[in-house]
Amino acid sequence: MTTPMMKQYQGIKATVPDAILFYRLGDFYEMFGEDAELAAPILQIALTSRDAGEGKRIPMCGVPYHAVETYMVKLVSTGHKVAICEQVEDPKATKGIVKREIIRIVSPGTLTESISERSNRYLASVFFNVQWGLSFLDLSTGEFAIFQTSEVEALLAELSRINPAEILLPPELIKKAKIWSGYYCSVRDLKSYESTVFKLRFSAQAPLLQEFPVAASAASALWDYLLETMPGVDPSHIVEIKTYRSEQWMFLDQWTRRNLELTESLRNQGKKGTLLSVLDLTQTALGGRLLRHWIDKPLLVQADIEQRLNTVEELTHDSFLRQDLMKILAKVYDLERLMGRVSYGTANAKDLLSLAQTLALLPAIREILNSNTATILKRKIPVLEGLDPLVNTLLNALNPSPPISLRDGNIIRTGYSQEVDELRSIATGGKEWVAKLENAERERTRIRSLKIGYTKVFGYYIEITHSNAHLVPEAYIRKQTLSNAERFITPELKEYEEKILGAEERLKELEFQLFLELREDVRSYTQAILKAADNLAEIDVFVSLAEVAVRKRYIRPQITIDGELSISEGRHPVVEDMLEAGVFVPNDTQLSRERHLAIITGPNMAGKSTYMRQVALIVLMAHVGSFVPAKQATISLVDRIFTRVGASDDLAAGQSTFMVEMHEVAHILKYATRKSLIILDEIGRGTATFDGLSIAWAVAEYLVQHPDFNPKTLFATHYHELTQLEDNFNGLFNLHVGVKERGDDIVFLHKILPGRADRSYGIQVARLAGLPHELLKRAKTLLLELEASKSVPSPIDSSQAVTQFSLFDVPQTHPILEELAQLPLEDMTSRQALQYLYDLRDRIQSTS
Ligand SMILES: Nc1ncnc2c1ncn2[C@@H]1O[C@H](COP(=O)(O)OP(=O)(O)OP(=O)(O)O)[C@@H](O)[C@H]1O
Repeated sequence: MTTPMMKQYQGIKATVPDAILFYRLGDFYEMFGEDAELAAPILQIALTSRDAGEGKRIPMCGVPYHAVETYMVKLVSTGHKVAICEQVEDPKATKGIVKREIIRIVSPGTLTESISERSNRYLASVFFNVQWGLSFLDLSTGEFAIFQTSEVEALLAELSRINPAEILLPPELIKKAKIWSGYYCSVRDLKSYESTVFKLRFSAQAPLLQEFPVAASAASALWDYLLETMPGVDPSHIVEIKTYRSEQWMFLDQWTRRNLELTESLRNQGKKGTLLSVLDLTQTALGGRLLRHWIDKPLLVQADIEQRLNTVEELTHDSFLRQDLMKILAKVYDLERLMGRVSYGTANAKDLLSLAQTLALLPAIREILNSNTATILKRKIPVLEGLDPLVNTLLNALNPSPPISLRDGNIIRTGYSQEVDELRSIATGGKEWVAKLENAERERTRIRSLKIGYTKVFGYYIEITHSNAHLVPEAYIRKQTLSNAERFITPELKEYEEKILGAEERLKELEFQLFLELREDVRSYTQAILKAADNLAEIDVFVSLAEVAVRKRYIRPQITIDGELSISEGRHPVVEDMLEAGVFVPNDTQLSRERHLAIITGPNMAGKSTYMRQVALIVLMAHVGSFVPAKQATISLVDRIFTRVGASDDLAAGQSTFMVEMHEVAHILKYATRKSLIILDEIGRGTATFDGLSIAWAVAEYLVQHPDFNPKTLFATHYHELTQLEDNFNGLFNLHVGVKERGDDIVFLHKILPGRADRSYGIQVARLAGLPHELLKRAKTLLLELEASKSVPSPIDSSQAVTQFSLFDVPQTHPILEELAQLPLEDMTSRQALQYLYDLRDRIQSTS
């Protein structure tokens, strides 16, 4: 490397110290120094070195320019930033060092390549000034939103919902590392939070931005970052900033979103086994993303919900309409992302063709909507109009199978431009002329192996083997000698070469220019295309919800505000799907303002969690505007759904299981209102028995004690003592899950029944799980001992193996004697008494 180039490299590198610099050198992007040492092992490419002047060598590695995307994505997805530095002058036309500039900085939040099409990739920005402000943007689709709140929990919930690939923070906030743990963060200068460029670009939205000043500051920094990472590009597909006000959508905290497995399953983090996977029959990526948004943000306003339900209902009545729409939607490309590429100037001819083919479907979609009885979707027709002229232009202009490269011609269709047609006929006609000349020269020279060829360096030539050298005409001018042949040119050939090559070059350039014009043309339709995209996405989601409702026999829920929650024969949408048809046992639910807390007991594995989640999911689906899996459902609107279910995996964040649980309970008690729905699964089990029981008891009491704080609550517990509360509080009642005993075994009925469970059957469930026989025997003994004495048994020591435990070691106080003394013989059938005797004999035999 010459010193001037090194100087240039260092100058550019200094402007992006936190990014790996891809420095364009001919056909390669080279990395030098620390960048090279960092990137080579990640990219699995060879680390070499290069002369850096003054006898020094510098580490180096490089990637070919045409494969840059793969390498860039690899580095960014491992948490690095990449700055792409291009040659911005033609090296042929420059003396000395070629001018180079950074044309793009790619970070996790600004990556638009290689991203999942059915979910969003967000760049977020957070600011704090009395309140929390959040702004986020999906660069590939142009979705740009702001959100402002006083609760840090609400901010965290929103972050967990959008799961940003990168968060921008001011210097003060980035220090609060605990809040942002798990996220990729970049620090921004304070002044970028007050960018005038941003204010000007979105001046039409000044009132909205004034209403949410903190969120607007966050958005300002985000915009500033965007412009810095894409110098010279104005992302024209980002047309408006939306706001997410909390009164419009149901707020779901991160635990509830996770526990209910709305869009991501707890186990494998994927979509399988989620509510989304059950409801998603969308045909387009646009619809797939919108459905995910709807599930993540259930509605709160009754009229909005009814409007969605009306549309779904109308579609459930017309299977032909659904089929027609699904068939045509399956051909729709991702308009939002295509417009994203148009806006950054990366869309190629294939992209414009996909766009045109998609927009060309609009008349047929309008026709389907128009000729059907469904009236609500008809309202979408006007927003799907007005794009036909653009479609015509594009389809007339573009070659139906264009190459990926924009510089190699073959993009523009014959008949679109007279100039293109003329140049093309010269270029191809010229080639024919060469063939003709070849024949003529063969005749003239009588050299049959004479051929005319072409190389980039030497241009056209006539090639004659050495054996025919004596036949070469005098007018031929020698150009090059090969091992077995000589190459010549003639003035005639040279003249034509210039004409043909000139035409080809001009043709390529002209096609490129025409393509750029077309792309600008498309850009001028941005608003209309994005509107059409929004509406196609909605149609897709409605059709999907209706199709699912019909296939899975869902019904329309009645929405009320009277506080009643009544579900008959409700089912869990996901569990039902995983079981064979007809196996899932439906269950009823009845909660009101007066009877609002159900204590649910029953053995492990009986179906308590399934039941409670099913109620939460049905209520949530109703708020989304979906039909629900039940025979009948009346659902009074709730303001929030809270869940406290099972052990969380926040252990990594340094909290014990019990701390996490208590933290979640505290959160629920703080934010729940009388309009909330709460699911509590086994509160207090993460600590010592009596502590846990006391906490669970106190929580249950707290939830029923205050007459104006009576949130609807389902409370599953293994502490049977809690069922006694039914006698003291009117708002509380017992439910249990039915099981049938068969000898020593139990059969789960999965049926929710009134009243309390009489036993917990823990040992029987453990037997089902395959614990060793000896161990089960010992557990049974301990259980009897415990039940009799209500105290903790003495631990077994190694000299006292299970089989050596003697019944008569402590005759006066032995639990079995006490047990016998209290045996309710009057209440037992003779069969039960006999069974008891058999059990007793077994126990005595095993201990003697
Ligand atoms: N209504 C139902 N119909 C059919 N099968 C069901 C039903 N409810 C639950 N099941 C089955 O029983 C299994 C266990 O259910 P679930 O996890 O809800 O039990 P649980 O009572 O909450 O147990 P634990 O107390 O151990 O958490 C489920 O995975 C499902 O396969």
